[in-house]
Formats: sequence, C-alpha cells, structure tokens
Amino acid sequence: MAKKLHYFHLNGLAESIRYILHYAGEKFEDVRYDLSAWPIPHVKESLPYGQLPLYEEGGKSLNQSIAIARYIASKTHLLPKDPWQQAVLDAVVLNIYDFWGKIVAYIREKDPAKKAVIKQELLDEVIPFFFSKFEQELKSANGHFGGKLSWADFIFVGIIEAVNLFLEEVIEKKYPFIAALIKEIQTLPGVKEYIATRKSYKM
Ligand SMILES: N[C@@H](CCC(=O)N[C@@H](CS)C(=O)NCC(=O)O)C(=O)O
Repeated sequence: MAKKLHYFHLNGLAESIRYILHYAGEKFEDVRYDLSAWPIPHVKESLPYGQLPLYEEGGKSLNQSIAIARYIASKTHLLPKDPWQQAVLDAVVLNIYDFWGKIVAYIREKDPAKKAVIKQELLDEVIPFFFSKFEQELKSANGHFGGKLSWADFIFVGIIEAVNLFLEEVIEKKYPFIAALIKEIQTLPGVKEYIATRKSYKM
C-alpha cells in the first residue's frame, strides 16, 4: 500500500516531513488540500483530531507532525540511536514549536492594527529571544542541532520557511549559522530536486 502524506497546499507543518521523505528517497503520494475549500467535511471527519498533517503507511495512519517526522527519521540516520541524544533533539524540536506557536498567533490575527502590534513584538522580542538561542546552539555544535545532521534540522528549516514572511532579511543579516543551515537543507540531495519543482504556498 502506497505511503501518503496529507496536508494543505502549504509548506506549514508538512514541509519538513516532505523534505525528510525526499531526502530519504521514499516514494510517497503528496496529497494536498486547498485551504480555501476547507473544511472538506468527509476528509475532516476522517481525521483522528480533525487536523492535518496525516501520514499513511501499510494500512496504518499517524497524525501530529512531530510524531510523523520523528517516525520517518527513525528509519534513517537522522534520528540518533542514543536515548540522551534523542531527548536532546526532542527538546530542540519542542523549542522550535514553542516559537511556531507565537507565529501562529500572528498568522491567525485578522485585525490589521492588532496584527501590526504582534508583528512588532515578534521582531523586537520573540525573534531575538528564540533566534539568538537557536544561533548559539548551532554555533556550538558544528552548525547542526545536536552536532550532526538530524530530523531537528529539517523541522527547524521547515518552520522557518513557513514563517518566512518577514524573516529572510533578519536571518541573512544577523544569524549566519541559521542562514547556513537553511541553505544546507534546501540543497540536500532529494530536497533540492523537490524544491525545484514544488508548488507550495506560504502563509
Ligand atoms: N499539533 C498538530 C497541529 C495540527 C494543525 O494545527 N493543523 C492545522 C494546519 S497547520 C489544521 O489542520 N487546520 C485545519 C483545521 O483545524 O480544521 C500537528 O503538529 O500536527
């Protein structure tokens, strides 16, 4: 039975999973839904918690983007064998998702005036706080979270790309290790070819 990854026509929470699958050379069906047509009742009702992404393999299915990415990575060298190293990377991924949570508040805000205030807070406080820590972690560990290429690096780049609305310039100017990691992941074999042909939309 074919492997399938279901998500919207967005980078969002699925792009890092797509990257890991392409890097691992896995064949899978990249099933995408149009966000403007959402909710599609029969699809939403079929999802365990009504949300995407959903991964299918061998007649089984898995929700939660972190669980999916970690599972796929476990079949590659992207998840270390050592339990401590695994826990370190789990913490990295959860730190990245804490940052993502702040961005979601910005994306969801519809009122332009409130949105502008949130954006300023992101630029003045949230981004400097998280990014200086991410940068430091990368700098002290050979440019990769946990010291070598891992699924946490993919998650990081997937999330950064999803929120790259106004980050590109900030990253280039201030965070060279983050910029280098983004470039590295985007040019990995499998990922590079996928990016060259993808049709994704940022939020
Ligand atoms: N914790 C979940 C969050 C999933 C989630 O928030 N999915 C959103 C898209 S990013 C969704 O399905 N939204 C549509 C809906 O809730 O109906 C994960 O990491 O997979």
